[in-house]
Amino acid sequence: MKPVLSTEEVRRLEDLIEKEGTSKAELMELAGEFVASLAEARSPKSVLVLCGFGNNGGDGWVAADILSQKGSDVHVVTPVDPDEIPSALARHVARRTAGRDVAVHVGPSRDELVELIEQSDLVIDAILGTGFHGELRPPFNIWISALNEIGASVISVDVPSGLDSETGERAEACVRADLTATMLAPKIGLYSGDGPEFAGELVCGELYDNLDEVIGEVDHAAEFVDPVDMADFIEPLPGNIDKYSRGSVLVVAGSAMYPGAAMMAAKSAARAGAGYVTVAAPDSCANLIRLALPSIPVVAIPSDSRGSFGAAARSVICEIAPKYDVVLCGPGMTTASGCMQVVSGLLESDVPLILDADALNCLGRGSIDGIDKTPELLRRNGALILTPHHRELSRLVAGDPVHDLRSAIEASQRILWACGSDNMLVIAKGPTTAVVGVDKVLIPTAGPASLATAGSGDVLSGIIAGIVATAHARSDAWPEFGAYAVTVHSYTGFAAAAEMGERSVIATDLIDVIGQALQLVEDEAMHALTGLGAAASKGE
Ligand SMILES: NC(=O)C1=CN([C@@H]2O[C@H](COP(=O)(O)OP(=O)(O)OC[C@H]3O[C@@H](n4cnc5c(N)ncnc54)[C@H](OP(=O)(O)O)[C@@H]3O)[C@@H](O)[C@H]2O)[C@@H](O)CC1
Ligand SMILES: Nc1ncnc2c1ncn2[C@@H]1O[C@H](COP(=O)(O)OP(=O)(O)O)[C@@H](O)[C@H]1O
Ligand SMILES: [K+]
Repeated sequence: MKPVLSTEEVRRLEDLIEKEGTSKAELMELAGEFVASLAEARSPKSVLVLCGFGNNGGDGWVAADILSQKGSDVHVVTPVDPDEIPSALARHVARRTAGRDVAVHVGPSRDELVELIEQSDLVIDAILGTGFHGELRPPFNIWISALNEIGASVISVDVPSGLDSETGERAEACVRADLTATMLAPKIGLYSGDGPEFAGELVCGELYDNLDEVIGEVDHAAEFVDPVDMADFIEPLPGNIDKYSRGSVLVVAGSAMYPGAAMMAAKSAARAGAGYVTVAAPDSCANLIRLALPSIPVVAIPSDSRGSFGAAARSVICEIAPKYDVVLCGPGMTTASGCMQVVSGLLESDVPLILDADALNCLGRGSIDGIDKTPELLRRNGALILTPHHRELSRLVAGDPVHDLRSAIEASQRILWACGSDNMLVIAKGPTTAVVGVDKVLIPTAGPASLATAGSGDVLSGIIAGIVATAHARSDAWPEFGAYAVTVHSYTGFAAAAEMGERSVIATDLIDVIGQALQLVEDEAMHALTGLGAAASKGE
């Protein structure tokens, strides 16, 4: 797993590295070298480097120097003369570079800049890095809009300029990079908000030899989880199991209005590996589900007048629930009063429980000031996984806004820390999904935007249920299994997009390729482990 850091954590890391004997000036040289090596790999004849006032600009000046020494035609654009650059480190490397074979353009007009961009094969964006804050000021807003308009090929240094490295929010103008060369460790903003879209391909320059040791001494905002990190959690199907010992799931879901959600969640759980999946659904839709899923038994529960779980549901469901390894409750259930009672009944039981969709809305309705203010509702002996998307998560914390990865992690942590239970997990879904535990945050590989389709969340909750049910002996590793499930879901998105076309994927397509996705993740994990590299997958 690779650490993902907040801006503050990066500063602490730099200070630690300095104490260990590598100065910030040396780090800047290494950062510039790293950027230059990435630029060189693209064999540009002419390179334009846009430098700002700070150390991000300093990295750019170093890269410019190296590239010109290696024979590229290098132009640097700077807002002020090298002697007037406020950052001492950046001023030093700017003066050095300007004295060499590099063309320096101080404060060009927009037209002059456009001409320079058009004449270059590659632009290095070293305007703003982790020090960017507030409103984007001239001339950088003009530079960035010119760069984006022309659609130049761009490598951004550390973060795309105009992107907040902490929140992933972008300024009115923000560089749209082809590749972002981030230093020491990726910044959390590269995964949040507009980060993934504007950063392009992300590569990390470790710069410092003993990074692995030193980075352990600072907190990590999150850890990025690759398929290779899943290797320990992927096991062959043993020959001596039966359908029950393989892992059993009870899916408590559906209503007259939304029978499909129950079907998709149950089928996904079975496809993800559970040996025995049962659906408990209101009798208003039980027969429909039986017809659609001949391999899955359906327990019909008395409905209310609208076809949702009725008053008798709680006792029937709580009686059968303990027979299963995992209960998944919520998809398509509605928030009728019978459903609210089912949710509270299941929470009172000890069975490992996943609450999704309407079960989360029931929770939200049951706590007036937010679930973090009424943590007793969630405290239980059995393990608990909540799988809210941003709007559901916002409802759980009394309407506080949740709009990106960072705010989703914060809201999840508020709930978890209020409950204080280490057997609880929030899988906060969004364009980038975070698996948040009391003491760790995992960021699995994100899927394509094709996953943004109705019912995709039902498929994910089914996959989670199927995967954790088969892993019942390893409940201490639920965060990792949660991350594995999210990765498999992401890969269903890649596989389905490759088959159906990016825009045409619907949720049932994802279910059909769960087996393929499991295999892709396994192949990638094993290839990386055995050093063969992972090229397969993702429809590439
Ligand atoms: N992490 C590491 O280990 C390493 C980090 N390194 C590099 O250092 C970078 C961080 O450098 P940094 O702290 O100097 O900040 P940076 O991003 O250059 O910006 C500060 C300048 O921008 C200005 N400015 C700010 N907001 C603005 C706005 N809205 N509109 C206009 N201007 C604005 C701000 O002016 P101020 O507002 O403060 O007056 C100040 O002059 C980091 O991203 C990485 O590339 C490597 O060298 C070595 C290893
Ligand atoms: N732009 C996107 N890129 C990648 N994944 C996405 C994107 N938008 C949504 N997703 C994923 O799709 C799923 C949608 O879940 P959810 O909102 O619960 O859907 P539904 O309620 O319709 O089933 C989540 O797993 C989420 O992470
Ligand atoms: K930058």
